[in-house]
Amino acid sequence: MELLQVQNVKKVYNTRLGGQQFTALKNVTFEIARGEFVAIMGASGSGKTTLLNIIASLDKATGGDVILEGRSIKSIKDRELSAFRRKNLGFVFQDFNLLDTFSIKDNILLPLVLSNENLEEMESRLKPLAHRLGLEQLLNKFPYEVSGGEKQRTAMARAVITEPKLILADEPTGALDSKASSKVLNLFEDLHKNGQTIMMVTHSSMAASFASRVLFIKDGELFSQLYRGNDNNKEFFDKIVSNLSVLSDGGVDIG
Ligand SMILES: Nc1ncnc2c1ncn2[C@@H]1O[C@H](COP(=O)(O)OP(=O)(O)OP(=O)(O)O)[C@@H](O)[C@H]1O
Repeated sequence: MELLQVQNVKKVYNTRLGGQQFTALKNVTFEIARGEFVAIMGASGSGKTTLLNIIASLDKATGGDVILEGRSIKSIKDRELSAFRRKNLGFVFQDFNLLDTFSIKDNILLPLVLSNENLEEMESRLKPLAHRLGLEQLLNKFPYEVSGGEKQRTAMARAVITEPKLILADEPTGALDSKASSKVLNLFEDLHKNGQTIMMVTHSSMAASFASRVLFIKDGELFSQLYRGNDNNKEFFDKIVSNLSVLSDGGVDIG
């Protein structure tokens, strides 16, 4: 069974003024298998963040359903949603979303603290993860004392420490320079090689070229998709760039 099933998802926003409606997602259907690394691309306003928020159960679809490991998100009661998210999902955002008054270590451990995990277990998970993400020397620092790339690696550690079924990343390299981006993307690739399922929204063809599949969204609909196959990053990058030009031309679906 697929890990994630997105079935006929529709989202209509009611705008505050004038009672007008805006359809941000029309009828989006796709699946993500366990262990896949999927990038979502599309022009600004095409509905990427809306889709991510619905999959994250941070927003509700107007129609359709999202099913994670056989469980419909619609069936989860509002009061259980934050525990559901904590247990199943890891989040990485463009602007890191770290707590400034918490050390790097405490930021990473926060989801485990919220889940009442015992200290010993927390420490045993932290050590190898901090090593893997190159954060060992930074654990006692605060977010304002580290670089953007280090902040994002902290956010990745926080996302991974709960061993989530799915990592959702929204423009994870959007605020980073190319060197820090490469490091973060190499770490995503490393997580993927270790079996982690990842869905990443990005504007960057370079970032998307690290994924195993890219879904292209246009005007709230799935337009096409590309599988990496045996391509290396450069070959996949070139295909992504040419597919994006088809997308902006409104050309044919190249599937
Ligand atoms: N709360 C809202 N109320 C009304 N319209 C909204 C709301 N949120 C988003 N939209 C509209 O829905 C569409 C999709 O927005 P969304 O943020 O999902 O796009 P996006 O592809 O993530 O864009 P970007 O790449 O610029 O972040 C846009 O036209 C946006 O203006």
